[in-house]
Amino acid sequence: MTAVVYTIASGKGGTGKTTATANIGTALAALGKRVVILDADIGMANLGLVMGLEKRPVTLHEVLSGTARIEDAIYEGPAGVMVAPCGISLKGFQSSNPERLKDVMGRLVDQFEIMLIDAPAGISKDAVIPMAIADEVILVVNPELSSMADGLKTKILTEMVGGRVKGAIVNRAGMEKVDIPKQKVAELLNTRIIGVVPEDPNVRRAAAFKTPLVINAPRSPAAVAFKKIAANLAGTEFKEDIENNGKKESFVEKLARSLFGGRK
Ligand SMILES: Nc1ncnc2c1ncn2[C@@H]1O[C@H](COP(=O)(O)OP(=O)(O)OP(=O)(O)O)[C@@H](O)[C@H]1O
Repeated sequence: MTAVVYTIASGKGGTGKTTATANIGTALAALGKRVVILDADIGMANLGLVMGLEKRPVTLHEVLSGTARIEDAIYEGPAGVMVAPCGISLKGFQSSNPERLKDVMGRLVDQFEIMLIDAPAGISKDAVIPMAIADEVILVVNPELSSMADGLKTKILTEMVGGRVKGAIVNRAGMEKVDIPKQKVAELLNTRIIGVVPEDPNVRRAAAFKTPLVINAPRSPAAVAFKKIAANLAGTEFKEDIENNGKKESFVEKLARSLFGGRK
């Protein structure tokens, strides 16, 4: 077994990289894949938080600063997804050497089928290394012009360092009438669109519950979009009815979900 390594990247911050990584990773694990997620956003880490794995004693910071082994920094998350979260201290960030990420990857590739790396935003060294070492980079963009410019810069940078862009996820779609349509995004970035994830208030609710959306509100529009992307990456067909045990959501269930999110 050799893991396929995907780095989830974006130009500017806040496009939804962490949300996408957490949900696609969890959905892939729910499909039976052996998945590991590395939170390589070593300066502004919050993947552990959205997956309910914050405040772990050993994190990627210790591994990248050479004081711990990666095996001791991996924890089991929802649906059996394995996660190496990152600490949030400035000291941890300062003592981390992002060049060690390649060794970390090397130690894990034989144990997993899929590795997802949540990369930092921007074009600093710690952002570029994950783009260079991945098999493929997945861009997360929002359907607006400034995000296109940042996404394009990230794509060019990836190619400059010898990486390969698989395509883009358009996240937070449908929020504005002036949204750039999917086909135009593909044209502007000259890449294929892996999936379109709508703006969905359930995303923030799930984050507040420290649970990935695909677990917290599995039938919400954004969760369905993330599950479709995961099925696509896993090379399987997305079958919503089977996932929902063949049951269609009733009006009352739909109403309860929109009022209370995935709360039980
Ligand atoms: N599809 C969506 N619908 C609604 N809100 C969303 C969606 N995707 C992400 N968000 C919200 O947008 C914010 C930024 O998302 P996220 O933290 O995933 O971005 P990021 O690209 O990882 O940011 P950073 O680069 O700062 O780490 C969060 O508050 C998240 O809940």
